[in-house]
Amino acid sequence: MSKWFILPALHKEERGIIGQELKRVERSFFLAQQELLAQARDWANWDDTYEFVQDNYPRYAEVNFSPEMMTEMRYQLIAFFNADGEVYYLSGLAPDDNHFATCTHVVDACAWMAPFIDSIQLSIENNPDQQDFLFPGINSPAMVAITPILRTDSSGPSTGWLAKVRLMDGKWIKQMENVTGLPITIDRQLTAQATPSTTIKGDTIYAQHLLPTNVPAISITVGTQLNRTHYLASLDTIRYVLIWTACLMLFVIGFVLWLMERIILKPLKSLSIFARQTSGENSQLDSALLCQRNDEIGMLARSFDQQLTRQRELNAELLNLSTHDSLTGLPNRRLFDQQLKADIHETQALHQPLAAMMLDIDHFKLFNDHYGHQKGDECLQQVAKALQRIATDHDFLIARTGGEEFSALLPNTSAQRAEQIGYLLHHTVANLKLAHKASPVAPHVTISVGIGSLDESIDISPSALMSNADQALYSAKAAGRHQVIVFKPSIARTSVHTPDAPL
Ligand SMILES: Nc1nc2c(ncn2[C@@H]2O[C@H](COP(=O)(O)OP(=O)(O)OP(=O)(O)O)[C@@H](O)[C@H]2O)c(=O)[nH]1
Repeated sequence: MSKWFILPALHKEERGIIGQELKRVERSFFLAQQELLAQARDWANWDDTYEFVQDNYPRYAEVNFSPEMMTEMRYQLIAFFNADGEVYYLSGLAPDDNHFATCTHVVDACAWMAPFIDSIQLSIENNPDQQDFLFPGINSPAMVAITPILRTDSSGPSTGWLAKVRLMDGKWIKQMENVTGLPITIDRQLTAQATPSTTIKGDTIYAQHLLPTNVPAISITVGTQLNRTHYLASLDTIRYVLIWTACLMLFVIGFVLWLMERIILKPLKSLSIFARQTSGENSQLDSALLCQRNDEIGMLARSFDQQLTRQRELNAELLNLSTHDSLTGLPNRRLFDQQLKADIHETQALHQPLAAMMLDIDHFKLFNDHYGHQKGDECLQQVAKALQRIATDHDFLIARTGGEEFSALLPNTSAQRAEQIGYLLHHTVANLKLAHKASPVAPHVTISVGIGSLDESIDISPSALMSNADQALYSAKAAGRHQVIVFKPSIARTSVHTPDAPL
């Protein structure tokens, strides 16, 4: 992130700063040129100078020129030209040895001035309005100011030209550095050479700019530099902050993930396991933990738990409806058959006896005909209740397996004991004294009982056992009803007399 976003931004800012500083240096250069031009004008717009270039002031040179003045004013050369641009008077300090010389021609001690004079004369000739320019120089570049010579009040025709030259040497650069507070470099360069405006080398950033000279092929490069310590320190600080920010973000993300795992994912997993275990025993435990929560997951778990409880109740209700008789509440044939299979299997495995009974209300059709179907239902309920009481007391199963027919299953019960219980049931129903005026057997409701038994030594199927009980019941009916008969192989199907049915 720092490589792609922060470093380029910092570099841009750094370049902007050094660019501003370089402009400050260039403004100082410009001011220095303006100052030199002002000093040239000061001399050129002076009646003494006006008279001097017209040969009317012979002592002008004597009173105005001295090596001290040249040194103090940092003038390398002061040149006077007549109105035709020809040299009138020269005063200068030789760049090599600071030798002071005054001449009227560019010869001898003033020969070094030739390049300057040529440039000045060229400027006067070709571009008289240009009053200052930079000169690439020989050892050092120089700035040149040229101004026409006029009277002090600027009246009268120009009688010539005054030029002042100041070297931009080491001393001058030092002075500029003091003014700007910046390190400054000056160099000459062919204009054709492309120079990068800013470069970075180690802890320093450099910037430079080309300034045109009066020689089109040569420019002066002015440059400055800044220490990057501040920038590098900022960079270190940013890196430090970035690393800590990244660490903090990682910590926060980790913490949030941990919280999500604890608050959302883990409970959702538990809820999912709880949902999958709805039929298992552990579901109660899981739901208890989840239901204690006060958040949305807790609400979801409670709602799920309530639905599950309701579903279990409905299932139990459905199971009860599918395995019990709705009129009497006794187990129905489906449950009886299931229990019969299970008991036979267990009996044979444990080598125990098993007895089965079939009980049928005598002449129940006549009862219905006489008392009505509603009373018939009530009769069935009372008989069933009495039978169930005995079954509960003696721990065996009794079921309503037909309209007015009941069946009992007595595990680990011998035929003899089953017969005793058969009689008990038989008497119990008779003792209810439920009036049955239409019965030819008795004035009250009676039942016939047929018993089939399974000896431990006999391998028998459920249907065979119930068939034996049925045949015994059939025998009881045939024998006049209201009696108990235990199946014996010798029992044969006998016809049953029913008053309404033809014999
Ligand atoms: N009220 C009432 N009657 C029923 C119900 N289920 C069957 N019944 C009646 O029970 C009677 C059975 O008659 P049958 O099969 O001829 O037997 P029965 O009249 O009892 O004569 P035996 O069994 O030979 O003594 C029929 O009239 C059925 O309508 C019931 O749920 N309620």
